[in-house]
Amino acid sequence: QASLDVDAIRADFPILEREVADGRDLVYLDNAATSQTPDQVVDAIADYYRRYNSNVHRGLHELSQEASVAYENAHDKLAEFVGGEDREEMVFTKNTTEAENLVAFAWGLNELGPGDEVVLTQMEHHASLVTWQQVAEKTGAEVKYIPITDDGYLDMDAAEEMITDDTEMVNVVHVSNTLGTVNPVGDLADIAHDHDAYIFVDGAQAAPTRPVDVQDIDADFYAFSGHKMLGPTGIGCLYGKRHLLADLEPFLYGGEMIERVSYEDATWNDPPWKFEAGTPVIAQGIALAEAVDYLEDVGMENIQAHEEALTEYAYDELTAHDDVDVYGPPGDDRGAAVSFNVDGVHAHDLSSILNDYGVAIRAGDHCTQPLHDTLGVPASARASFYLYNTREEVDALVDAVDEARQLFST
Ligand SMILES: Cc1ncc(COP(=O)(O)O)c(CN[C@@H](CS)C(=O)O)c1O
Repeated sequence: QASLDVDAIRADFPILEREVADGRDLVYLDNAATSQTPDQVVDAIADYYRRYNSNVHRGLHELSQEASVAYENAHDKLAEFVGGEDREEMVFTKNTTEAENLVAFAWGLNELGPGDEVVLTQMEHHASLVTWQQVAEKTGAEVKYIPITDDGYLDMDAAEEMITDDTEMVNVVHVSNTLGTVNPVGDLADIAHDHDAYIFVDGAQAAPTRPVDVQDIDADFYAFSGHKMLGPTGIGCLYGKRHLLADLEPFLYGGEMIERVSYEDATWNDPPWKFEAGTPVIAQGIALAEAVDYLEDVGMENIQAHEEALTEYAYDELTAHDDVDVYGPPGDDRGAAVSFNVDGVHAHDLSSILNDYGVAIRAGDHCTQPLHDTLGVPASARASFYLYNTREEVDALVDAVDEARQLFST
């Protein structure tokens, strides 16, 4: 049972008091796309720029010292947030997409070749799916996809068969942004490691919404985005096991990521700085650390329980109508994304009508086009919930869907 004070939380998000669509209360249900930002995080960004803005990595003046310490400490905090040990296991990127590209190009391009296999799942986001496709094409490796079952779970029997001694990397989404499926990433890590393959877990929809422990999972790499967990855009996080980041070639080259440069060659800085070329995401890193404090004050278990209750309620209310198809596992066994279609109403039309009632959801393929092909639908509408949403907002969603139903049935 969740124990979080939604009203107190909502008071930290002025945007939630906005009116849209000619005076309608905003009902923001597009959290899988990006979350809203509490005053505490906005204030942290403003405070940095107002009080100690400076370039980092140990300039000799006080501002640089303050900014460097705050930025470096943010790495420790984000590492610990997902169960890592310290800054040497936490690289700040631009977003989850860049984290995927970093490993796929810095490791995959150098290590993969003909005969090697990368095993993904049918529910992967384009951030990993397209990236590994490209690296496989450039290296002659092969990409395989673990199928999903009819009720939206990963087919684990197929996973056991498909991950073999030819597998070099398994990339799996922890919580699907389209189906809401929560994948058994620990079991998949065991299977991958039994075949001496690495596992990269895409945690973009998991780290913001539930307790994550990368050591318990035994993930080799784990990626997530700041903007989905109350943080600013422009920062992502790549957790990597210490020894893997130490051995990994850099992804981007330039200042800060070097140790010594001559006209002939260069040597590299230690992780994570080896992977943070140029002036890094200083304000974003400091603000994301503030977002972690906010989330941990509320409690990740409380956030998960709150979301699961809202998700189950929304699932039950939507599927009470025979003309609604919700994709993915049952309402009591999923993450906080609910993708659905209403017979006779295209997802884009539905989203636009819901907007007229103040309800903000997403419509389209949610960067999972192959998954939509597998589902046999061109698009879906998606409602996604977070710690500041309420049952009344689910009611507003369901009522607006009913308005659309009426509109399209006449
Ligand atoms: C599972 C998963 N994996 C990777 C990403 C990419 O995150 P970025 O911060 O955009 O790089 C996302 C972001 N999904 C958004 C934008 S498509 C959605 O509306 O579902 C995701 O959900």
